Amino acid sequence: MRSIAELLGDQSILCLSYQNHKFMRGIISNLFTSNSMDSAIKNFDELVIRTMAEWQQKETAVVLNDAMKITFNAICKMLISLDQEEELEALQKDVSEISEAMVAFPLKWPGTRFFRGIKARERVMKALRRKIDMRRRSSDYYEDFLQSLLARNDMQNEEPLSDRQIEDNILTLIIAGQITTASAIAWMVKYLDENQQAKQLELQFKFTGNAYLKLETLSEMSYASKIVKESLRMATIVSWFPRVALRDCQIEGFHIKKGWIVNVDARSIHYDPMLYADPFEFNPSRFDVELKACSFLAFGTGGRTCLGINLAKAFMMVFLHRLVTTYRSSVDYHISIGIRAWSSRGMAESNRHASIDEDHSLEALWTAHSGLARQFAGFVLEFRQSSVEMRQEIQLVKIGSVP
Ligand code: HEM
Repeated sequence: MRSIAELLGDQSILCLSYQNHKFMRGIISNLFTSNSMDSAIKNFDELVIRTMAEWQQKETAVVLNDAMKITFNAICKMLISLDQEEELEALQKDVSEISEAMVAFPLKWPGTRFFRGIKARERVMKALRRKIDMRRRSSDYYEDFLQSLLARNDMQNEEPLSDRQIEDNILTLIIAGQITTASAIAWMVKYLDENQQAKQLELQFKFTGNAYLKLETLSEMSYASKIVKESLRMATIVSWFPRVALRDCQIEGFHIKKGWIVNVDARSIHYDPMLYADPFEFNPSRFDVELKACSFLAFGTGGRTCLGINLAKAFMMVFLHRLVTTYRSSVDYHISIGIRAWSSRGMAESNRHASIDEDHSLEALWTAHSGLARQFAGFVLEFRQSSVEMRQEIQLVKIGSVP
């Protein structure tokens, strides 16, 4: 966590706890109004249309790369009204250095990935500080998150935010929103092609025409929303999230001690046949019926549920809509089975661990605890390795133009 705080800043919502987290969460969630969502969706839609038009001139395009760029640009526009190509490119380069440093060994020596991430953070902070100073000097009005945060400080009865709080959380929102949404889009394109769902979608989407999409229109696309959910289930972009037990407790007969780290393994839950029949099958219609509580964890759950949940889903639906209505696509993918092999191995590990824990004696708990710590360390290494592999494999999702 210390290394994340060095990269995102100790005021980042991801690094705050208790009241400080609650306070920052309240402020950030208020920024996602229906107006800000609609203009972000329109902007994203424009970018998607432009990108897909460029695809017509290309032999192949890597979906992940384009999705990263589009998502990045749309999020930066929504947060800080950044739309100058040069500035966007420089910022995107720094942000990817920071993202890479987040999964690197935290060694602060010149030349290491972590060190490069720290340097990139310094540049991003400097750029954001310049932007804030400029806004304070100018009387121009911008409709973006930064403006709302600055305006909040002029209000009486509101606890003001420091510039550091604003900067750390703008950076956090870019990092939390870009890779996740872009990867989810690339996986969705792969699943769609594998499963020939596009044909059905074409029928459903015919009516919308060329008008830019809005939240309201998207909310009427129920089948598309199920495709998005099913893609998120299968891809499980954030595979697991750790929690620290704040007090001794018992879950399903397992004693959890205060201070223990409990890892929620979302991937295993998403592939549990007791919750999802034929879990390896891409079947959007499984969402026709209501799910058991806590069985869909693509965006986490509880007090730290993803704040960009609606935006991410909307972006995915816009991409899906444009893909099937304006572009006849042929996905030339070449994905190995590495990811599935990894996820089923993960499940086997957790099932085995559950059966060891039948004995609740202190000794057994200690053995399980130290075993868990070892397993966790191995898991972190495996996760770092597999996230790199997943990135490499997903790079192979390409679009080839169809005559
Ligand atoms: C498909 C895309 C996305 C996925 C799969 C995703 C997934 C998640 C998950 C699982 C968490 C919870 C982690 C935990 O419980 O510890 C989370 C938290 C968060 N996400 Fe997302 N996310 C996505 C897109 C976005 C977007 C677009 C934004 C904003 C622009 C965003 C902002 C955040 C923030 C700020 C948090 C921290 C919430 C807190 O700590 O209270 N996410 N995300």
